[in-house]
Amino acid sequence: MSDGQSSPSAGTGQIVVSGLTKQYRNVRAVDSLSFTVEPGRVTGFLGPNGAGKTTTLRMLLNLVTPTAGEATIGGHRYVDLSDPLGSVGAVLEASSAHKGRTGLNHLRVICAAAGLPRQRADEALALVGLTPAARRKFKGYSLGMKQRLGIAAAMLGNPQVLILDEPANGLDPEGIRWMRGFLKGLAAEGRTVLVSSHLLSEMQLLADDVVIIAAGRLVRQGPVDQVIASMAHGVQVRVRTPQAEELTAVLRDQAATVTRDEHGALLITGVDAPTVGRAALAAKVELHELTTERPDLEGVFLELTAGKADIR
Ligand SMILES: Nc1ncnc2c1ncn2[C@@H]1O[C@H](COP(=O)(O)OP(=O)(O)OP(=O)(O)O)[C@@H](O)[C@H]1O
Repeated sequence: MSDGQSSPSAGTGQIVVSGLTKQYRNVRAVDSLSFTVEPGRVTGFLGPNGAGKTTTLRMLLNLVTPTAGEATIGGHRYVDLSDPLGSVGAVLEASSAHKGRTGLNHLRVICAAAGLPRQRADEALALVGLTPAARRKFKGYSLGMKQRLGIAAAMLGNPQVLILDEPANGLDPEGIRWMRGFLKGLAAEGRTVLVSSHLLSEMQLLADDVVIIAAGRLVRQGPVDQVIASMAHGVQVRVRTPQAEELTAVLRDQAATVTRDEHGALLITGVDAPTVGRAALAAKVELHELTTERPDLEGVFLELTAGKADIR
């Protein structure tokens, strides 16, 4: 894909991973992995421990050489981008900086090294809400402030693409809420935002799309809603009753599917909770619990990655 410019830039910012493979001595960390990440959306990159997320992100950024396959950003390999800092911002681990340096000076040093105007440091600090701490020393920063500083550094070149490895790690609820708003805002500006995370409930709130991998391979990719809806069981009603057999018989007459979980609760699909409640009332069945359970990303993730060994 060409962006129409003579020197390669991140163009639209679409990320294409194609047949990407990384073989370490004994471990195939990433195995023929292919997926795409679209601009204007937040994409969650999910997988159990050791699934190959960090290795994939490092290959995207030319920090690890693939054994096979290719990853491109706006149609170009990272190594070929003419202005990598202005194309792709990345935070792969919690920010580290010279302990005695202030946050502002840390960013100014990066600006100087990268040939960026000095005021970008102030602008990037303001962007992540760190202006009040600009002149405080890095060693006094909280983990949340360090995360913000890392993001500020990634934003110095005003990149089209942002790649973050576990950005919510160690953040408090307010920090996570801030991160969510910030990343959604970047996507709304048309940027590409790729975020790996273990926090599935947070990902359900944050991500538009997900890429789920396990044992180095793609398990599922697509819009979060579609991935959740694609799972077999869909919405189910959970009921606890001392008259399980009676209720089961009544519900099966209504074409509902009824199974039991390991605690003896009935799991019912095919009818909604009001229908179950009315059927129970009519049959004089006593209910101790009646709840509607909607599949969430966590449930889908666990189902999709079940049995895929995380220690390889
Ligand atoms: N430099 C390396 N040398 C050998 N094996 C490695 C190296 N880096 C990663 N691995 C192995 O590759 C596999 C994938 O690791 P990776 O860190 O990419 O997974 P991850 O999905 O980021 O995991 P986590 O969620 O635990 O951070 C693991 O089995 C890991 O031990």
